[in-house]
Amino acid sequence: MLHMPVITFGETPVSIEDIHALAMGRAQSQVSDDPAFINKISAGADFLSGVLEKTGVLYGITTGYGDSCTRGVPEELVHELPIHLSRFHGVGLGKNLSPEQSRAVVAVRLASLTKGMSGVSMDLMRQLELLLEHDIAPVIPEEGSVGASGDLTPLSYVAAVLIGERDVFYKGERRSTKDVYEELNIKPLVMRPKEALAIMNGTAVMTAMAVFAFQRADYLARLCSRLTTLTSIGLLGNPEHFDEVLFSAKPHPGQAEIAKRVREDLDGGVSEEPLHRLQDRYSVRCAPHVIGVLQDMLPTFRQIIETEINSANDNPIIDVENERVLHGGHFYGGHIGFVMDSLKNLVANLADLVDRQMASLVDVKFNNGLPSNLSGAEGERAPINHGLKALQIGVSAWTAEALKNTMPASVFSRSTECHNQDKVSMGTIAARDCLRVLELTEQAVVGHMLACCQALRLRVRQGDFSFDKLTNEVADFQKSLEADIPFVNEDEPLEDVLKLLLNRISNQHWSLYE
Ligand SMILES: N[C@@H](Cc1ccc(O)cc1)C(=O)O
Repeated sequence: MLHMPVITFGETPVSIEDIHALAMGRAQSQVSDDPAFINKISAGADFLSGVLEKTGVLYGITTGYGDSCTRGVPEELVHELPIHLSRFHGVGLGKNLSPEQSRAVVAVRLASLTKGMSGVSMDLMRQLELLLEHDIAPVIPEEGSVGASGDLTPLSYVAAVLIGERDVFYKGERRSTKDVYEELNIKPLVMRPKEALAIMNGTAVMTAMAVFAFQRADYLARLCSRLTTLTSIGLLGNPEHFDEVLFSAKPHPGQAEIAKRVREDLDGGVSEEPLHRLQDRYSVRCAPHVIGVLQDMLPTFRQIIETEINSANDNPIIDVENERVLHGGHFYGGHIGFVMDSLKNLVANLADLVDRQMASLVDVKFNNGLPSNLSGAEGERAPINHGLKALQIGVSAWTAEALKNTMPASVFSRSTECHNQDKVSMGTIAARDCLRVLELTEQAVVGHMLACCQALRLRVRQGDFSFDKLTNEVADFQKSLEADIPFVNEDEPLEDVLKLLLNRISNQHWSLYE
């Protein structure tokens, strides 16, 4: 706890890594207490109060919300309006976000509000800070957002928790916010007139999901590079496919980076036997061209996700300096929607890649002398043992489901809310799909990982290849796999091994190309 990095909101832009570390409990947070920052925030809140006093009319403060903006709200009811916004949006369904995802949502919303263009008070910022400090995670159902009036419904669960309503995850349990506040002596926030809108009218839920998706995809690109190495070794493939000059001829930087990873991995680990095939199948030969597309897009995706995190994605936006209230549509999650739709497509291609690599390894028609289904059983035990047959079928199923989930969400805009929201982003659905595709792809990857590990063991046993030919990095990786994965000899259920490997992926257990 003492040595955890501290992320200060309100001073410098926050990164994907900052939000991820906070969400995973690997960093602490604080809101800046720099007087200049406090003045900026207070100036916004004061400015809004001033406009209200002067004109008596402000969208979402003295009017209904969205299409109901033509309806005036009498002065004596103005203070109740934000509570109503949070309450009537309490219609979320589906699974709940994990506590980690919920923390990321709170952190992302906090980052956005620090721009000082949403007119919220320091009290609200401090209340969000308290949630992070005490690890109080609002229970947020993940369905019910069209991703363009912001994530109104899921974010209403954050607003509700700030004012002491609904439920939270606290110390591993789901509890009522009220109880937890009482226990910790936290006072519920009294929302100022625009504050529910400022919390809810934004893209924090899809953006928080995008943070996780980005991290997982980046790690999968590394893992798939390493597994391409193991596949090439397992098949006694041709290392020339990753040649430096070859890749300088078509110099997409991400693609070249993947080729470099595999090339350096293979250095010294190459069979001296004559090549059994001049050109390997595409799932090996073109692996840099598959993984490389993702690698090339990651910097663009990062830039978009981090711009969104550090933006005022709210409405209305206040321009204190010029004393204007600007009505717009910054809650529209089109950028995150596109990133998530694109990322899920690139990730599903990794599932397909490893599925094909595994298919080559298990099949005696393609694997250049390895046993059928990579079974380690020999002699009279061979006929009843089936090796990785079922696992390969599983990998096919996970891959098929990942590919099926790549349908873009953003093209399914629906006109809603009495045609006020007549074009919406569906970015939150895209983000949910992307996380599901990642989950399925990680499953396909652990299946293939098991196959690669087994293939290398079999090559050593057959005397086709010796361990000391591997580079240190690859040898350490293989050793670490061998510590987790039993040699597949007599048929045994492998489910627990797969789960262990999935867990390793989610903790980014192996350091890869860092
Ligand atoms: N996002 C809308 C506000 C809104 C809020 C709640 C709703 O239910 C509908 C619309 C806007 O800023 O224009």
